[in-house]
Amino acid sequence: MKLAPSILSCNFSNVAKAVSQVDELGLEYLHLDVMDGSFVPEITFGAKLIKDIRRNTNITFDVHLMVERPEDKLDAFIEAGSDIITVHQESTIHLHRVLQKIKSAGIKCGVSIVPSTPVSMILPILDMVDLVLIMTVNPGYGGQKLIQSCLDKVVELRDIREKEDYTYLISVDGGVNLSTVQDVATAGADLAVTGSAFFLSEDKAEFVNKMNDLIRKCQ
Ligand SMILES: O=C(CO)[C@@H](O)[C@H](O)COP(=O)(O)O
Ligand SMILES: [Co+2]
Repeated sequence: MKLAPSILSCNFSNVAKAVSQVDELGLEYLHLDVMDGSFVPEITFGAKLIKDIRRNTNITFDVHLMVERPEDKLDAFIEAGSDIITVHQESTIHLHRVLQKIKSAGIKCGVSIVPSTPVSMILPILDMVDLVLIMTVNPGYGGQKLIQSCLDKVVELRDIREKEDYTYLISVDGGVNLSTVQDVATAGADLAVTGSAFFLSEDKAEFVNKMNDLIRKCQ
């Protein structure tokens, strides 16, 4: 299981520094939480920021769109240099069309579900996604507590992937820290987003080493 730090909890007055901290640790993924103040209460940043930081790094940009009607906003995020764009099942009635559009731009596509949405709601599109993002908190804020029962969805998604020969990665987002990372790894996630636990760590290299040690012990 790999770690994907989210810049949501970094100091927004120095985003460039946060990106280079993740880059310098040799991590493969950077998670970018886009919030529109409508699908979720908070507003974070848009495609302009993603485009600007794209110039400084080759790290995989894992863009998590928490926006209403993502179909109206996709072009800018495609153009900004996103590598993976994940949209919420709950944010659009045209989920299939949105995923098709991302794929046809040559970008990996992901689908996310909030804690109250069951896996059954995304069964019809699982054959076309590169990533499934399981929210283990209600989206909108960093620093919340992981909802354990959401990890059952990870197990469910692994079973479906094996049975149907699908290829998506399973990512877990929300409340992943030193106390919960083993539960996430044991459930079988391929990726774990870590926001506040990463950015609030004084020594980020030590934090990543500790997380990786814990992950290794349960794989
Ligand atoms: O999408 C979100 C929140 O809506 C996440 O990506 C958070 O950024 C994770 O933060 P922590 O729970 O790790 O603090
Ligand atoms: Co996120």
